[in-house]
Amino acid sequence: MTTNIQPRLTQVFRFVRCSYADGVAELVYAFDHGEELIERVRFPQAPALPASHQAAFDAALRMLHLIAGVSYYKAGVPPRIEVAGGPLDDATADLLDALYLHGLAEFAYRNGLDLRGRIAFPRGAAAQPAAKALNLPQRTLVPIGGGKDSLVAVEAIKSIGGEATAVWVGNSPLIAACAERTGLPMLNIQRELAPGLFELNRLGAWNGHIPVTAVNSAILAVAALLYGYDSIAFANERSASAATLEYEGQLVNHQWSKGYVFEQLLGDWLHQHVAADLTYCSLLRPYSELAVTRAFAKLTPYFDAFSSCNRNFKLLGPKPADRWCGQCPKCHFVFLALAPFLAKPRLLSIFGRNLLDDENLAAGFDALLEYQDHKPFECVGEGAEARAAMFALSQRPEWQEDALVNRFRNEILPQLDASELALEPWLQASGEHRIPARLLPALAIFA
Ligand SMILES: CC(=O)N[C@H]1[C@@H](OP(=O)(O)OP(=O)(O)OC[C@H]2O[C@@H](n3ccc(=O)[nH]c3=O)[C@H](O)[C@@H]2O)O[C@H](CO)[C@@H](O)[C@@H]1O[C@H](C)C(=O)N[C@@H](C)C(=O)N[C@@H](CCC(=O)O)C(=O)O
Ligand SMILES: Nc1ncnc2c1ncn2[C@@H]1O[C@H](COP(=O)(O)OP(=O)(O)OP(=O)(O)O)[C@@H](O)[C@H]1O
Repeated sequence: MTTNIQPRLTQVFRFVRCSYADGVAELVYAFDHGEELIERVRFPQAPALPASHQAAFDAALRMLHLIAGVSYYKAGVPPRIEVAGGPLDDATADLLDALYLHGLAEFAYRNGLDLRGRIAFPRGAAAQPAAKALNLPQRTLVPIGGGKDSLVAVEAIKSIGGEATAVWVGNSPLIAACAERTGLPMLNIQRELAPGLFELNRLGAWNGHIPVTAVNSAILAVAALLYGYDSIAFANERSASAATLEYEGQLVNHQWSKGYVFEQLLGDWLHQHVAADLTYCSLLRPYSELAVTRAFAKLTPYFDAFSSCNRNFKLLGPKPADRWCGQCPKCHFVFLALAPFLAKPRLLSIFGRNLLDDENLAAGFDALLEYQDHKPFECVGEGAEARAAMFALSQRPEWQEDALVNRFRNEILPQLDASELALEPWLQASGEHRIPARLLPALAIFA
């Protein structure tokens, strides 16, 4: 495929159309009057949609079109956005303005762009009457990401006998293996980005991080209506709401669409515009990363299958030879966050090496501790919880002689306030969440 435009010079980003037939959603975009960029999402063995669900489905599909556009919009960030079908109501435009601004904040920061005042979805349509309940079956889609968080969510729901399906987007064999290990029924949805995007990348498009959890969330909202589920339970922890850094008055959070603000925006929007009985929530929202790793440390059957290392999940290019590359911030953080809760030999057998005894990794761990650096642009816990984990290790004989723990004790610890280093406060739940009453007993897994 060839394309006839220079993405950075474009004036308009157009949401051209979206459609659904025979299990395939087509999401179509274009810059100016350039070639169409068509993303396809394939829902396997999708049953026929009951007529009573059609309006809800159309609303969810349109939202998926609008949200998934973020991958393409970022290639050019032109000054104008046009939406087929006319302007949006305020709630829809508010959600999208927020998602594109905050979900692309890391992209903007790293490219030296300022998107404030640039992103404005067309608005002005009258608000719709509130959506009715569709009597959706009481069962839950549990998205699987291949890492520890979603597996904790799965086991939490299994522990109360909740009816659930392990669902994932894309074709990662690692995620498929984790989903299989859960023993739950499985659903694998395929997503094909428009090939024209990679061509635009080659032509010098802007590129960078996008809020992919929002895209997966919108795909799963469509899936919930197609297959009949009343709830979608993500595994986004409390720590995901904390910003990575602040820059010229703007908070930049790599994990913005995993955060609580986005969860509230999309959850409310789905209630209002799609179905009053469709719940979108995160089962892990009350908990920090450390509370989640403590719960995961008991789930031994997953130890030889899971990986949190995002290098496994690239669409293009080679994957790491090992499930844990050992070099990236996710590998470093998960090693550190599991260490207080697992016997040391067990942890080393998961990673195949001792990352805390490798002086070459000092800078990587310093960034996690927010020592002489900011938190990495990755899905890692807060600096303060990384410091609490490192402090706990520095008090344990089996860890304290390892190179980076020893360095922490001698060099970093004397500069810290000891009263802020306890592990226990990180293990407490907060009250901020949207988990429905039916699933609340599942949180006993954190006891
Ligand atoms: C796997 C990964 O981390 N990919 C990021 C990486 O992409 P890269 O160029 O190295 O390779 P590919 O993943 O093969 O992607 C090729 C290009 O495709 C475009 N693209 C891909 C997926 C997509 O949904 N939209 C896209 O536009 C893009 O142009 C790629 O270059 O670096 C990219 C640039 O910084 C990132 O955009 C890729 O991140 C993926 C979207 C991704 O799935 N990342 C997740 C592992 C991730 O970051 N999850 C976050 C969730 C945060 C949130 O708010 O949702 C997390 O775990 O914290
Ligand atoms: N390919 C995917 N399909 C569906 N959901 C996904 C996918 N990748 C990630 N998710 C979901 O997005 C949320 C955030 O992903 P995240 O990577 O933090 O979780 P994880 O892989 O379970 O754990 P870890 O933090 O150890 O990587 C989780 O609910 C996860 O299940």
